[in-house]
Amino acid sequence: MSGLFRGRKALVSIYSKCNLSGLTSPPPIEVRFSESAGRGVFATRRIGAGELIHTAKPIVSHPSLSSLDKVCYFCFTNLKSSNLLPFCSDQCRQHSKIFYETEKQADWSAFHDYCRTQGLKYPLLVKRLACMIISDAATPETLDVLQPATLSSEMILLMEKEYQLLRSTFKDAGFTDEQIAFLSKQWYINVLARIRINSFRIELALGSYEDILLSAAASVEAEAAVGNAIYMLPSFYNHDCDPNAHILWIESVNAKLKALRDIEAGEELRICYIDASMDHDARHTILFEGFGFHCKCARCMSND
Ligand SMILES: C[S@@+](CC[C@H](N)C(=O)[O-])C[C@H]1O[C@@H](n2cnc3c(N)ncnc32)[C@H](O)[C@@H]1O
Repeated sequence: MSGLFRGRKALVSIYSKCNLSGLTSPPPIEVRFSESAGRGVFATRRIGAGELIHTAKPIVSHPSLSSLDKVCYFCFTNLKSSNLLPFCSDQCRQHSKIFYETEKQADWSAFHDYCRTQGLKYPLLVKRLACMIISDAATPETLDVLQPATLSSEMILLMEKEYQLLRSTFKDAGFTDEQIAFLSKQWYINVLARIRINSFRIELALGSYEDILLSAAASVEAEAAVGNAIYMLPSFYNHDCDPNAHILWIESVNAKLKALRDIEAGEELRICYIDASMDHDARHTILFEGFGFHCKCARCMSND
């Protein structure tokens, strides 16, 4: 059993890492072992349908390449044409100032071009995390508590080029060996293995009528996802093809976890990682190829 889950103290330390926002009291949940899916999130009291269970701020986030100039560097809120810097507010600028300055020192065009042509999004999160580590806004161990994916040797081989590009971009920008000492191939593989099964693809639910019109026009040519992000507590939610909770984003990268139906104290809270309207075989293939597991939820076990 992971050292993190030996006793009450361990749970408190998870909450303190969770960056929960907008809450005055701890959320009505706890992280503990489930019967069939490793660690999971459980209700500590009855939660009513539609209730906001908690909110969460990301540990690391990065806009998709097609959204880079259109959304806030930090929170993904749509930028106005009057914004000179890639921030929607002074608060976001202050929050990300140190790692934004680090990121800005390097020329990312070759790295971005490679990610664009190969259709890669996860290396962008590693790039952002690396900038945060260099700036002391994160540590190399930041994602260690999250479950890693099992990567095949082919996958690891494919990472070589993006890893080398990331290193050379920092080196070409004048970062010293000491500053990027953490950036070993093994560190890169470990981080990507965690990003692979724990990152969320962010699609914003839009607030204003203007936003909805703009989005309708943009979605004809761009992908719907505005970016990707990793959170602490939301990463412990297991999957169910008939979930009792869901995660949503309204106007920014800050996540809201909501109950889809009444949930009893002690019940596990589960979200759906994929499109639940697909049939049994399609769901199984996607969950196995994308997340590396055979779903054991009640709906799958009844062959629905
Ligand atoms: C995002 S993590 C969820 C938290 C994870 N259980 C942990 O201990 O950190 C996703 C992983 O949890 C496990 N998992 C989630 N939902 C599952 C399910 N319905 N059936 C079996 N395993 C599941 C799989 O190992 C999957 O790769």
